[in-house]
Amino acid sequence: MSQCRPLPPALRPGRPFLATARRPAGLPLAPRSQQGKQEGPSSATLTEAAPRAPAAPTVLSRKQEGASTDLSVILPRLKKLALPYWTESDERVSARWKLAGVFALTLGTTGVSVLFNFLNRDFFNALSAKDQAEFAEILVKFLVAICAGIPVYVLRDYYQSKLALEWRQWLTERLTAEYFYDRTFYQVQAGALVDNPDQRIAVDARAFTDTALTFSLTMFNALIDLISFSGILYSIYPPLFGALLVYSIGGTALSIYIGKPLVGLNFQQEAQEANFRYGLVRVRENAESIAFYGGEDNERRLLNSRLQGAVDNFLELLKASRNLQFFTSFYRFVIQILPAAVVAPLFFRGEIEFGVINQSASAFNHILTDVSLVVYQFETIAGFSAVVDRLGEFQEVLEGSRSGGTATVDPVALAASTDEPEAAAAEEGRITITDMPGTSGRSLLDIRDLTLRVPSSGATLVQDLTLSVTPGHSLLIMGPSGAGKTSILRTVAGLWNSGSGHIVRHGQPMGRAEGEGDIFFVPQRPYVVLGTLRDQLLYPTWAQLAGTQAAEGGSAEGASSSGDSSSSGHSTSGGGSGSSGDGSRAASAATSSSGSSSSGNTAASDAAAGSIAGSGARRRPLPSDDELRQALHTVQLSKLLERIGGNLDAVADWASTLSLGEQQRLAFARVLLAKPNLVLMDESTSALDTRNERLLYQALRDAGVTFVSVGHRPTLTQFHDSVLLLHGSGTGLDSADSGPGGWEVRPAKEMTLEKALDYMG
Ligand SMILES: Nc1ncnc2c1ncn2[C@@H]1O[C@H](COP(=O)(O)OP(=O)(O)OP(=O)(O)O)[C@@H](O)[C@H]1O
Repeated sequence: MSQCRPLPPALRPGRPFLATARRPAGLPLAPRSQQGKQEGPSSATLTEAAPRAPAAPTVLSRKQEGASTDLSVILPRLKKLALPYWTESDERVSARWKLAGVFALTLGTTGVSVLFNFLNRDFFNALSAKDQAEFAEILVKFLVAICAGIPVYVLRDYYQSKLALEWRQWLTERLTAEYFYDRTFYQVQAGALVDNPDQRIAVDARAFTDTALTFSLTMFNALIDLISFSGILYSIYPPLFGALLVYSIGGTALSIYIGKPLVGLNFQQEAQEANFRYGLVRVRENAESIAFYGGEDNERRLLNSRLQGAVDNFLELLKASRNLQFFTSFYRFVIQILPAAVVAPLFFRGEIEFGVINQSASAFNHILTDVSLVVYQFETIAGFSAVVDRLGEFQEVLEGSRSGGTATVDPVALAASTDEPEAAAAEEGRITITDMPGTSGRSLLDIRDLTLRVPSSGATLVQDLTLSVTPGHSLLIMGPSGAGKTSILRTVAGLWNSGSGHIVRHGQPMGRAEGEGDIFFVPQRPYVVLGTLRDQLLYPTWAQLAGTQAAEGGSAEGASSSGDSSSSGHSTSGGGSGSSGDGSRAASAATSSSGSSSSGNTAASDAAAGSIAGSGARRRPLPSDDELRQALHTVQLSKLLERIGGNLDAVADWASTLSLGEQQRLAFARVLLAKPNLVLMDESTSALDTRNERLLYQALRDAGVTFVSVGHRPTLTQFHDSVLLLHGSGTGLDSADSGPGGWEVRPAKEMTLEKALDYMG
């Protein structure tokens, strides 16, 4: 009799709604592995954007070894993740009001619970007194209370979920902004700084906001509940109240002890699931290569071993969860009969009415649940700690990699601060980049004393490279595999920071501002965006004007640099760069190039003037359809256009339908449309036949674009004016062994086919 519960379950007051109605689909509550499995990394995009970067970090970072259960780590991370939306965001005022509203509704739900507690008591009193009139009256009151109470619960749930959603959107956008800021995504990928960043952004951020909000309200609810029902229980029988407190505090301590391993296991489960899914994503992306290699058995084994990792960890998680459940179940059930057993003698002695037994049991259960929040929600808390840990770690990595990138020197500050800009800019042991918006027209790119080192081993790739690229004077970078050719392009793009030296880029960055940009980078495997053929052609110069999917397509070949007020006067100013041989090279190269410090100084002043005057960027008008078609024609892709009925807005999975050679031609079409002053290309014609290669280089020359190419083919020398030969660990053309990092610059016409073949080994 005392266990009779007439309330509908939804209106059971003060129940742990984390575990029941409060869980939106996909909210990864305990055990973590049962919900929203980790989304696979979108590292595909990153891999495509930076194909030469180290392999995606599917092998987990140090954190896989175990999550932090240290509160001194978790709590600051929690604070840093949780507070900004309510204190810094633009919508903080309205967010706070909404939060206050949800708290008010939660308060309302507690009021409804208390109301039902008393109605319940009267209900049983009327029953035991066989008072029909009273009983009928209570039933009516029940109905009215249900009608009034249900909306409070439903609206509380709705507004809470809505607020969590808004918070999630804000947090995700903030993380995404940090992820893309200054190409941090590349640093994260290249340095394998953190496992599965995509999963952290997509899944963990959602779990965090949802659980943080839900849990805050649960605690608030528990507190109010505790205050309300403590009064009721204490008024019925104070010793029962005291026993309950001792029981629940002891239970909380024990459950923390038993459940502690769940935090680390939940963390690992997240990572293992993400790893497994990433393995599947890789198969999808590399289907053709795997099929050619007949590598399906290998992939299956790899996937099975990743699945095994997830299964093994989940088994551990199940065991830890089982142990905790043994305890929590006993804890929950052993105490059930206590209130009735303790209060019944009072009833037998006639000191209390019958309904009070039920009331005390109800109040007792409320308080037990409130005080035992940690016991009942331990698995949820463990999952939440893992999410806070992963997300907090990610946030720290984003902040850390931001400060660790290549230093880009502000030319305005530079001009104001010194007469020797390069000397001032070149920090010891770092690579610095200065962007000069107001080019002097004498140089497009200056490289000074650039030394590149392999990050992992510290081995020298290139030593003290000094040269300039002047308008109309194109340079081919050659050298043995692994000599550092691509690394030079990465450095100019600001993607490589291991080494020292200084780079001055005279031009506006491509892809940073709509329709602007004078320096363009083309990777070996061009990034193919989602969307129409038009989107492919407009990327990245007019990406924001292109279809939305293309705009979402992310970053890639258009890389960095900065402003330029110069005209598009590309015509020659000759001025070959480079040097020869060892120690004297740098000096002679500097002299033979644009003259380092004086021009730098002038340019810095120009930069200052340009910036003061406003943007000196050269804005490119959006190409017409005719221009797009003409560009396709020039790069020999007219047939492709015909295949799709001449429709520039045709949508296809271009990455898999276009051959690599066609993709490379498409990349040239982008350059021809954007007409940058300078384009740096990494083996951009490697998949093309020599006829097409010649046509494309000729088209670049006709368009007045100066180019720097990395390539192996000896035939390339005929399209360039100079050749930069990197020796790698070998020797130069005529010189003796120059040691690691040696280089020399030769006029291209000296590089006969025979010599080039000799040199390439
Ligand atoms: N992020 C990185 N971490 C560690 N080492 C790297 C990284 N990126 C490149 N390397 C190493 O630096 C060296 C130079 O690489 P780079 O890609 O510049 O060579 P390359 O001359 O372009 O070679 P190839 O002709 O084969 O394309 C290689 O030994 C490569 O393994």
